[in-house]
Amino acid sequence: MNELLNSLKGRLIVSCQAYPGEPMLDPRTMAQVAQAAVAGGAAAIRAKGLDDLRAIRAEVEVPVIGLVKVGKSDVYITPTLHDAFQVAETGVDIVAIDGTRRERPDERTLAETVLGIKERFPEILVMADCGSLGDAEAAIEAGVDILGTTLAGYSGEREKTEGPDWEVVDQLVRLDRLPVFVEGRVHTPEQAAEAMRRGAWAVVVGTAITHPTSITGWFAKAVDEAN
Ligand SMILES: CC(=O)N[C@H](C=O)[C@@H](O)[C@H](O)[C@H](O)COP(=O)(O)O
Repeated sequence: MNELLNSLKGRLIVSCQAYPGEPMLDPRTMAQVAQAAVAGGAAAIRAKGLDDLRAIRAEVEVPVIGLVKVGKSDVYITPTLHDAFQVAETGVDIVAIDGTRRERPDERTLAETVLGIKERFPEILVMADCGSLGDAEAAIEAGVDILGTTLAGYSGEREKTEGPDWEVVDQLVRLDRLPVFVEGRVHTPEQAAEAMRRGAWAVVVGTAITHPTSITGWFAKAVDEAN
């Protein structure tokens, strides 16, 4: 097993992302958020955008999972081979790409995309952000290194569950082929622990740790409803 993957087994990964128009959308801010997450025990950081990735890479020692979110099509997480090259060039350890079976904007298949990345960056691992069991099976065939549940509930194939999509988690773990990173709507420490109990290799938490506007909204709603 790859040394980097070994270092992430049974660990928490924190996704640090701010979105267009938000006050925290700033590479220095995201690098500080990433440092704070590492201080709290994050074994790796997941982040998006080339500027954020470069800033985070310069400030943290732990592995970085990088992606870009681009375009207006349904396939927006590192959708093309060119996007993957750009992400890889920031110095990340793992490139996260759309791992669904949907048509990609550059019309390459997932397998062609993975092959292209591996040819140019043999040392880089590829995380497939999947939306379903079918996606995961295709991603394994395409030669990816990591299966993520990232797009379960976002790719049109499955309902968006309140918390993590445990059914997909169980299906991917049961395949017993590649490390499964449980990502998407893990909002509590209990859910993160549940992911590990269900056989996740690692668990990725974003919003619940690094998106103050969402977290504030959860509290504000609870307070309002108590009135
Ligand atoms: C669907 C999609 O575009 N997910 C993105 C992938 O990088 C991010 O917006 C999420 O924050 C990330 O997956 C972590 O999930 P959560 O924030 O729910 O913990």
